[in-house]
Amino acid sequence: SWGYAANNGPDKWADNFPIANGPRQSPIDIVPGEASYDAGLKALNLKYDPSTCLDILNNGHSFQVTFVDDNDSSTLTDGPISGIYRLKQFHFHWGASDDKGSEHTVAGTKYPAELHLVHWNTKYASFGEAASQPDGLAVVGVFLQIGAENANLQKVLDAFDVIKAKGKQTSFADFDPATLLPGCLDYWTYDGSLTTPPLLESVTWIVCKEPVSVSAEQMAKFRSLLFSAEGEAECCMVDNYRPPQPLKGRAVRASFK
Ligand SMILES: NS(=O)(=O)c1ccc(O)c(NC(=O)NCCCCO)c1
Ligand SMILES: [Zn+2]
Repeated sequence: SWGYAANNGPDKWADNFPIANGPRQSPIDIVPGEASYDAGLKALNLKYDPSTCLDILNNGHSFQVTFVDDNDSSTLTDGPISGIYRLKQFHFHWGASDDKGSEHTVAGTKYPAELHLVHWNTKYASFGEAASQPDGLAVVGVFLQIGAENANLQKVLDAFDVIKAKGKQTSFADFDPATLLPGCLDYWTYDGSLTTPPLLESVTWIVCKEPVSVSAEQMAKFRSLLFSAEGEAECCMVDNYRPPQPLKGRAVRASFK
């Protein structure tokens, strides 16, 4: 199945997922000078309840922290979207070295990692249903840049020892994902897709301008995870990012001047 290696990586995804060459694929290179400021864009309204945090899982492509989404305890409203979107999970993409790893880039600049907070539109019955709708999902992207140790992120990294291999999962409770957000919530927004197969064109992307910090030691911890399952030849989980895709005439709007 799909992955990030030469034989099953992003350049091969169109073989099984032809939408890979579609009109609203993600990620993209964000060029600040070409984004248009939209005074009509509202501030992001993120309200997360730490008690909805459920577990942490190595799914063989990344690791994800999953939330209870059977009520409106953890939601995204306002910003570029209308209605209520529920938090389903967050995960990351990162590189084998600090010079790459993010999916979105900013005027060609790659960050060492990128956080994705995945939300689905409650006008649909479930995440799965929403994922097939053009306004079904809203993903908040946050860049990580090398700097001071991130104490909030460390709580997530401390769970890694028990989810090293693909398929490993463990309970993870009382975590507030808002602690991973930058102080300033200025953002760029555009219509896009999932950045992994099935690459569904159902995502309103909301990419924060301000990065958060991660230490070099913490990045090494990300790279200690495995793509491979227990008993398989060990393959380090690194470079699990899709490169920028053609904009194909899409507008990128900025919430800030
Ligand atoms: N990177 S993203 O655009 O924020 C993104 C958000 C939500 C997703 O569900 C996926 N992709 C996904 O679930 N693919 C199915 C198999 C993976 C786990 O086995 C990607
Ligand atoms: Zn992602």
